[in-house]
Amino acid sequence: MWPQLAMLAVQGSAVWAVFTRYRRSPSLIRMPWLLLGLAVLMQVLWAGTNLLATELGDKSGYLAALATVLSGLYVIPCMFMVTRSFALNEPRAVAVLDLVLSCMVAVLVYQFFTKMLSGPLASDPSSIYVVVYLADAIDFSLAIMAMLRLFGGRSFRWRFFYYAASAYLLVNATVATIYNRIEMHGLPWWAGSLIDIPHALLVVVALRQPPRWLRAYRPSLAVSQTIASFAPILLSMMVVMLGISASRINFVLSLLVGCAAVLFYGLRMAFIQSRNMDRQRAVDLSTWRLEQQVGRDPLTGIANRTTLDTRLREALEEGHRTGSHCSVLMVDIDFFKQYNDSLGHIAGDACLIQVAGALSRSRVRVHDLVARYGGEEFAIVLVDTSAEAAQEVARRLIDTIERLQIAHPACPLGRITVSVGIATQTPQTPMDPVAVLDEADRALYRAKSNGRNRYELAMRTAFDPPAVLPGAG
Ligand SMILES: Nc1nc2c(ncn2[C@@H]2O[C@H](COP(=O)(O)OP(=O)(O)OP(=O)(O)O)[C@@H](O)[C@H]2O)c(=O)[nH]1
Repeated sequence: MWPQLAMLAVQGSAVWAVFTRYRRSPSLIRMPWLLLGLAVLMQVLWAGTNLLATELGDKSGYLAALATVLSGLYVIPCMFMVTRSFALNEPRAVAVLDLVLSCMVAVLVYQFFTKMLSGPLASDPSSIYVVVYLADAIDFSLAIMAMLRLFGGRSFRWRFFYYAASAYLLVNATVATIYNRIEMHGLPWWAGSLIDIPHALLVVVALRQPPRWLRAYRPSLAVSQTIASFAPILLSMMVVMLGISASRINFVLSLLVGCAAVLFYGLRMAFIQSRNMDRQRAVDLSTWRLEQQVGRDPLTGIANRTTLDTRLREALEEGHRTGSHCSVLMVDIDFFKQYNDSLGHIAGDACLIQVAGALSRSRVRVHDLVARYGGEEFAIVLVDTSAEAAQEVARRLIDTIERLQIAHPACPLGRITVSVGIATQTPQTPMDPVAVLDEADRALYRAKSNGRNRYELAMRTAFDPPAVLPGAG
C-alpha cells in the first residue's frame, strides 16, 4: 500500500505544480494549463480508485468500472488541449464541436476497453494485446500532437506550455508502454515506481525555469499559423481511427462516429469561414469609408484635389483611347474675398457649402466629377463632352448659382455669382492634366477680366475645329 500512496503523492504534486503554473499565467494561456491539470487529476483519481479497489476488494466491479471511466475521461482534456487552435476570434460553436468530438473519443475508448476486457471477447487472449496497442497508439498520438504544437507555438508562453505537455505525454506514453508489456508477464516490485516518472517530471518542468533553447526558438508566423490551423483535424482523425478500431465490436456505431467526425470538421470549417467572411466584409467597408474620407473635401463633402487628379488623368486617358472629347470647367466664386470680409468666414464657409452642393446637383452625368480645387475654386470634369456641350453646361451652372440668390452686399449684382473657364481635350490634341487645368485657369482669368458672371473658352479650345455634333452635317 505504501508504494501506491507514494505514487498518489507524486501525482498530487504534479496536479499542484500544474495549477500553480495556471495561477501564474496570464488569462490567455490559462485554459490549456487548466486542461493539463484536469488530465493529471483524472490520472490521480484513476490511480486512487485502483488503490481503493485493491484495498477494499472490489467484488461488485464498480470501482474497476469507475477506473475505466476515469481513463476515458483523461482523454477529453488531453485531446482538447493538443488539438484546439485557441484562436481569439474563434466562434463559440467551434469550441462546442471540439468538445463534443473530444467526448466522442472518450466514449469510444471506454466502449472499446470495456467490450474487449469483459464479456465474450475477454476470453480471447489477443484482446488484451489489442487493448494495449490501442492505448499505446492513443498515448503516443497525444504526445506527437503536443510536440507538433510545441514547434508551432506562437509565443514563448505557448511554447512553454506545449513543452511541459509534450514532455509529460511522451514520458507517460513510454512508461505506459513498458509497464503494460511487463504487466503481461507479472509485475516486479519496482514496476509501480515507473508510473511516478512522468508526474515527477511534470512537477520539475512546470516549476523550473524553461530551457534557453525554448526562448531562442521562434517559428515563423506562417509555420505557427499553419500548425494551429492544422491541429483540429487531428481530433477528427482520432475519432475516425477509433471508429475503425471499434468496427469489429459495433459496426453501426463506428460508421456513425466516422461520419460525425467528418461532418463536425466540415461544420467547424463552415463556422470559421463564415466568421472570417463577416470580418472581411467589415474590413472592406471600413477601407471603403476611409478611401471615401481621404478623397473628400472636409468642408463641402465633395471630391477633393486628390480625387480630381486621379479622375482627371483617367478621363483624359479614356478620351484619348476612345477618341472622344473631355472638358474641364474651372468655376470660381466672384468677389469672394469681399463676401468674407463683409459677412465673416463662417458665412463664407456656408456659402462654399451651398455652391458646392448646387454644382454637384447640376452636374450632367454620373461619370462627371465636381471637386473643390482649392479656396473658392471648383473644377468639374465632363467626360465625353465637347467644347460646345461644355459651354452649355457652364451656362446652366452660372444660371443655377445666380438663382441660389445668396445675398452678397459687396458685389455689384447683390448676389453670389461665378465665373467659369473651359478647356477641352479633343481627339486631335491629347493633353495632360496639368495642361488642361492650366488652360481652364487662364480661361477663367479672362472670364474674370471680361466682367465676371460669365464663361470663357481656353484659347486653344476656341481655335480648335468644332467637334461634329450628332445629327450635324
Ligand atoms: N470662408 C472661407 N473662405 C475661403 C476659404 N478658402 C479661401 N477663402 C477665401 O476666398 C477668398 C479668395 O479671394 P480672391 O482670391 O482674392 O478672389 P475673389 O475675392 O473671389 O476675387 P475674384 O476671384 O477676382 O472675383 C480669400 O479671401 C480667401 O480667404 C474657405 O475655405 N472658407
